[in-house]
Amino acid sequence: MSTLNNANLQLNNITVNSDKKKILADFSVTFPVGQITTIIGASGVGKTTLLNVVAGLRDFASGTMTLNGQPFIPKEHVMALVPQDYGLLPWETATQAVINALKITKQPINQTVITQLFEKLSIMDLKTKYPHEMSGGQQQRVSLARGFAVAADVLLMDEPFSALDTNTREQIQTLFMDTWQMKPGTTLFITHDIQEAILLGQQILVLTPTGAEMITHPEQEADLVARLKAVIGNG
Ligand SMILES: Nc1ncnc2c1ncn2[C@@H]1O[C@H](COP(=O)(O)OP(=O)(O)OP(=O)(O)O)[C@@H](O)[C@H]1O
Repeated sequence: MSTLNNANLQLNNITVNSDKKKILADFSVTFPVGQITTIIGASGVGKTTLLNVVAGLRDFASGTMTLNGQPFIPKEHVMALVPQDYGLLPWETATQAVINALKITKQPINQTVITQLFEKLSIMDLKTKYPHEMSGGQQQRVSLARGFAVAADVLLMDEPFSALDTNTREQIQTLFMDTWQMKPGTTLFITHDIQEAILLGQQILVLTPTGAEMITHPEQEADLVARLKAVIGNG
């Protein structure tokens, strides 16, 4: 993916329908390439659907996606997805999950780098374990190892730290920033945690049932926490 100044990934008038309703209606947003956008909004407002559209996992009824004005075709980019349900395959051990993700995305397989990542995520003891042998928090850390191992152009994270305790969460936020800085992919990061959205996002996309707002300089905005609390509470 290009890292030109002002490069952007745009969703233009996207509509996603389910059987019963419109999930996204005529939805447009611009994401800066090579930056982290955190996404916040009430439960059910369409955050995961938006991520799945960008991942190419969700069809849309109308609209377009463009990268610097050209059609954006998800499968042509190196993508990493850390889904809400962790997305581990029952037949893959933790090590196999990471190695297969690297193979699929045609990335180099460096055992030393993988081991360092497992150490930093405190999952060395899970290397040969299958998902059914892990707790939710352990599965989430394996999913993060898989996401971080791939030097992605587009990194999509759906409440990626939700199953972690506070201390572990803070450590892994730091690991995330360190990893991301080595390869600053275009990152969409859904969270319900307002402090996390402000801490990690270069901008914050606030989704509401009636639309969306991009907060481009979160650090400069007074009363932002109160405003975001109201959005999540009222959704
Ligand atoms: N495949 C589907 N079929 C029918 N309805 C769906 C489908 N996927 C999502 N929805 C509905 O679309 C709406 C948006 O769902 P989505 O998962 O995108 O919301 P969200 O903002 O990520 O929610 P949460 O914060 O609870 O994860 C919800 O009302 C959900 O029930």
